[in-house]
Amino acid sequence: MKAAVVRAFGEPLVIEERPDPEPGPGQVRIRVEASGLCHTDIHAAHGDWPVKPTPPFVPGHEGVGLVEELGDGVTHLGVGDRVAVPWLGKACGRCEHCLSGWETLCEQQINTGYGCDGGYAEKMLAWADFAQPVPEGVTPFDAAPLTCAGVTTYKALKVADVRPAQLVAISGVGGLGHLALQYAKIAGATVAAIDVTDDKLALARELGADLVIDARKQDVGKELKKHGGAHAAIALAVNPAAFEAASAGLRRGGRLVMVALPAHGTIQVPIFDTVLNGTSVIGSIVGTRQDLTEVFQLHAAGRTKVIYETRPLASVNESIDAVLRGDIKARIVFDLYAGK
Ligand SMILES: NC(=O)c1ccc[n+]([C@@H]2O[C@H](COP(=O)([O-])OP(=O)(O)OC[C@H]3O[C@@H](n4cnc5c(N)ncnc54)[C@H](O)[C@@H]3O)[C@@H](O)[C@H]2O)c1
Ligand SMILES: [Zn+2]
Ligand SMILES: [Zn+2]
Repeated sequence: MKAAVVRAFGEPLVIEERPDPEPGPGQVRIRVEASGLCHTDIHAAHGDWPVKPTPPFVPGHEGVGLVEELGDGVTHLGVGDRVAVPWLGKACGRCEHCLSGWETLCEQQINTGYGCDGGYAEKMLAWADFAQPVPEGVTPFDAAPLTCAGVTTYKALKVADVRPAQLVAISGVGGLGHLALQYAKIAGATVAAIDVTDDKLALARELGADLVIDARKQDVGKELKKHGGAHAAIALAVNPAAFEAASAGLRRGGRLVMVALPAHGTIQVPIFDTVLNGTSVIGSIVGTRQDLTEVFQLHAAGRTKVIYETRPLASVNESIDAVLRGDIKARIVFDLYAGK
């Protein structure tokens, strides 16, 4: 099988021929059909974060494909089932977080494409209990971005506790943001979308944003305050200044939900204003298996639209550059059958 491999941080990925991986107990092997490029994969390949993966590794946590071999003990999946393999590759199932519905906080978790090989490959392994069945009517190319961009922003909107008639700011209308905007609309909110490229601002309008703010030309905080301030701001842009800008636009009692993970940066939380205004800052990391089930259900019911362009895996390095330039449709999805 072919796989795109990070051999050293910051170096171009290398397309390698590798033997098919053998599923261990509780695992399945998947023939990958589609695999999304999340900005997290770029952070992984650059070694951006304090806890680093160990090269060589195969990134990718939006892999979707068909089960082709079952490891010992796997009974609830069958050969030919379509599944998606999210960032939460495995959690312990026994700790206080797992037992209280917060498996995303499990300290024993293994992350796909980071702590084990991921979806930038023709074949991959997954722990069967965390391989999410993809319902009928959801194509592999739609399912791929939903597997991280979708579930992460769906969860962030839950964490933000968004209610109808509230104003929600979506900062960054990329892979995550274009879905966040739709979940905010589904929740009944008025949506302000913020970005710095013309294409993304146009996309935000197409997807039904009520207010579109160009952070290159407009003061984000002031624009949001003109509308009373945001009840919640979801920070999805890979830029600490964008976090501060969105935070400046919160109304009293408002919540800043931090989701993007720029390599460096801190934001200032002024004590006096935070206390007087009763604002909060909350981190949100991906979503649970149940969140992903709900994301797929919404999509199967025709309530969300995934915007993507497909490319062959061989284009992985150009594709990463295009994401960094902001020069893509909302998501790139690798087509693992391209050229077959
Ligand atoms: N917390 C989590 O669970 C989680 C999950 C997935 C991804 N992430 C992180 O979220 C971030 C976004 O991922 P993505 O795949 O959507 O990236 P992306 O590159 O597709 O989207 C980022 C968007 O932000 C816009 N942007 C850049 N500067 C801006 C600014 N100053 N103001 C407003 N918008 C601006 C870009 O134009 C782009 O549209 C990454 O850091 C990724 O690692 C976090
Ligand atoms: Zn991701
Ligand atoms: Zn656990």
